[in-house]
Amino acid sequence: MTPDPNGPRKVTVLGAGSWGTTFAKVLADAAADAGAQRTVCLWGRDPESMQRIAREHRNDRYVPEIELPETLEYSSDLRSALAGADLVVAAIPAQSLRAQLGAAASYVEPEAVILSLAKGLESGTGLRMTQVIAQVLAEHTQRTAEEWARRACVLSGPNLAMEIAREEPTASVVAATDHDTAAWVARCCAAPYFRPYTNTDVIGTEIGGLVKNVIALCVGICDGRGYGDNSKASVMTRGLAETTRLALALGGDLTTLSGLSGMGDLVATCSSSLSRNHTAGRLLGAGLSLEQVQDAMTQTAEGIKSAPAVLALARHHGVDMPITEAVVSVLRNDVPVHELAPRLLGRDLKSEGNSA
Ligand SMILES: NC(=O)C1=CN([C@@H]2O[C@H](COP(=O)(O)OP(=O)(O)OC[C@H]3O[C@@H](n4cnc5c(N)ncnc54)[C@H](O)[C@@H]3O)[C@@H](O)[C@H]2O)C=CC1
Ligand SMILES: O=C(CO)COP(=O)(O)O
Repeated sequence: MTPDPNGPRKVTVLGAGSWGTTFAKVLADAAADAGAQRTVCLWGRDPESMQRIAREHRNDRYVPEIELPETLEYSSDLRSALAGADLVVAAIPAQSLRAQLGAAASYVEPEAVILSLAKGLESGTGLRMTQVIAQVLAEHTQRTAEEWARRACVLSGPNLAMEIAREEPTASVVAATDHDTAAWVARCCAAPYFRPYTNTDVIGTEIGGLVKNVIALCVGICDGRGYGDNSKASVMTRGLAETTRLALALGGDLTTLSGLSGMGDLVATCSSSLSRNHTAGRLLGAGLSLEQVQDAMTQTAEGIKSAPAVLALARHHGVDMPITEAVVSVLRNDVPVHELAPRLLGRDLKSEGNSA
């Protein structure tokens, strides 16, 4: 695989929600900063919204206060958006990625590298997003799933979209099985306010990003119940421990989980009122039903759908995840939210894994 050493000629971002729109701005700012001749195209499924964003250089629904770079191009047509794109960025929520990428797959260039921004696990299959990407593209193109897996990368880290859109300094991680591919992608999204590091641990990077959403739901529930900082720090720390156990069981590296895409993302998401997962948890903790919470949310809280899939994956691999299990019990309405506390940290003290 030999990506153009000057970086991609065209990058297309699929999904014009808060992260897709913000990341398109990062890419355009990065290209301007590097003086690179590069087209950055933001694709969204709704033609009217995309025309409005193109006219106003603003995505009013998702990042309202931000003026988008003049150089960004916009499209709601998959064929033209993907034509010539040597980097395709998937910024579509986890449970919709398979269907949407399936619709796009025949227009994806055979030499393209695919970068996943989503932090979720697919319900039903328990697949990570890079696995879904490889599987779907192999179904629709001449390349095998193994070949696409080498071209599928993930970007993850403490990356609350609104803060990045405001150009607040932020670091992130691009992971690909091939280091040169990760570095190629990282170079093209390095903006003055956005610093991507590289990693070859795709599994650990994805697991860190998606499980922290479940832990953030739990920390949000603690907030909604009015618990203080001891409770939240305990859940975050033990949450990182169970995330790490799962990542290691799947083949991830310990160091990834103590880095930006593990602890870094967990701290940002669990501490921030900007986090949709934290917000959804807080509403649950305050006594709203799951249906009421879902009605109140205008953006994606991935942890709600991913939590049962994470638990199933953990059980399949014999990994103990008591916090995830407790969150799933609340989401399924098996346990009322006021009975959550004893379940969070209440494992058998004689059991293995009782060291801090
Ligand atoms: N917003 C953030 O701060 C961050 C989000 N992420 C992850 O990025 C992913 C996307 O999240 P957001 O952009 O924040 O979500 P969002 O809720 O702001 O927007 C989702 C976007 O995807 C579109 N969409 C939904 N289903 C679709 C489909 N089938 N086809 C095409 N478009 C579809 C929606 O119309 C919307 O534009 C999630 O997995 C999230 O966990 C990761 C890091 C930061
Ligand atoms: O992933 C994120 C920050 O890194 C965004 O978290 P939320 O999806 O909970 O808003």
